[in-house]
Amino acid sequence: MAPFIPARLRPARVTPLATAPLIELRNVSCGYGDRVILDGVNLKLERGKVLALIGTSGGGKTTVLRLLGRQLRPISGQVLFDGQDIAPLDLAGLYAVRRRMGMLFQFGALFTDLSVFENVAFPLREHTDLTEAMIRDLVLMKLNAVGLRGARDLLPSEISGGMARRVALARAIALDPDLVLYDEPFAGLDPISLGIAARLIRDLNDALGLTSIVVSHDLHETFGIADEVAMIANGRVVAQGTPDELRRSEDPLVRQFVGAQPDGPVRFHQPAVPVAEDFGVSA
Ligand SMILES: Nc1ncnc2c1ncn2[C@@H]1O[C@H](COP(=O)(O)OP(=O)(O)OP(=O)(O)O)[C@@H](O)[C@H]1O
Repeated sequence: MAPFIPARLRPARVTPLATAPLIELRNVSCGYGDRVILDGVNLKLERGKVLALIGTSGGGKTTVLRLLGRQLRPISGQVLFDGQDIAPLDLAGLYAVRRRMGMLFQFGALFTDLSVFENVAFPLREHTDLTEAMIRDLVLMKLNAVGLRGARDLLPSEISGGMARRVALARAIALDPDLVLYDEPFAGLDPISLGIAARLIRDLNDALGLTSIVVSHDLHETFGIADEVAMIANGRVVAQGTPDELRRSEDPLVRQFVGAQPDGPVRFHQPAVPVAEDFGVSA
C-alpha cells in the first residue's frame, strides 16, 4: 500500500522534536464579523496521529480547519503549526506553510476537464519545478496508493463517487504534506466506499508519516480510525480523548451526541407553547 518515494523526490522536512505537537490552538477565539464562533479553544495534536473533530452542526468544526489553513485569523490566542504562530506570517511564509498542508474539503471537487492523472499532477505543476518524468512517477505512486493507477486516463465523469473521493485524496497528498485536513470526506459515499475511504485515510497517514484531522458526522467510521477525538460544541472543545474514552464519557453532551440520543443538553424541540395549546386538545 505505501508508495515508495525516492528521497530526491521528497520535499525537505524540518527534523521534528519527537514530543512537540504538530498543531496547537492556544486559547483561540474567532468568529465571522461580530459573531464569535470559537471562544477560548485549546487543542493539541501530536505528529503521526489521526484526530477526529466531531460535534453538532454549526458548532465550529470547519472553522477550526479554516484557522489551521489561515483562511481565518483568530481574534485572540495563537494557532501554532510546527511550533510557529501562523497568524503574523506574510504571504511567502503562509505559502510555505500551506505547502505542508493537504486539504480535502467537502466532496473534494475535481477539475472536470482534467484526467485523473492531471488532477493529481495539478499541485505538483503549480508548486514545484519537478521534471515531467518525476511528476509522472509521483502521480502514479499516489494513484497506486489509493488503488487507482489503472484509472489514470479517465475523466472525473467516468469514475464513481467513491473513486473520485480517492482521486481527491491522492491530490491532497501529492506534495507529501505533514498535515492533511479532511472536511466531511465521507459525505455522500455508500457504506462500502465509505469504509474504503476511511481505511485509506488511516493507512496513508501511517505509511506516509502524515498527521490528519478528519471532520465528520460519521462517528462509526471516524472512531474506527482515529487516535483521538475532539468534540466541539457551543464554540468550545467540550471533550477530547481516545475514541474509547469518549464512548465511556459521563458528560451528558458527549453521551447524547455519541449515543445519538435525540434529547439531552441539545434539545430536539425548539422551545414552544405546550402541544395541547397548539392542537386545541385538553391535556
Ligand atoms: N463565512 C462565514 N460567514 C459567517 N458565518 C459563518 C461563515 N462560515 C460559517 N459560519 C457560521 O459559523 C458557525 C460554525 O460554522 P462551521 O462551518 O465551522 O460549523 P461546523 O461545525 O463545521 O458545521 P457542520 O457540521 O454543519 O458543517 C455556523 O453557525 C455558521 O453559520
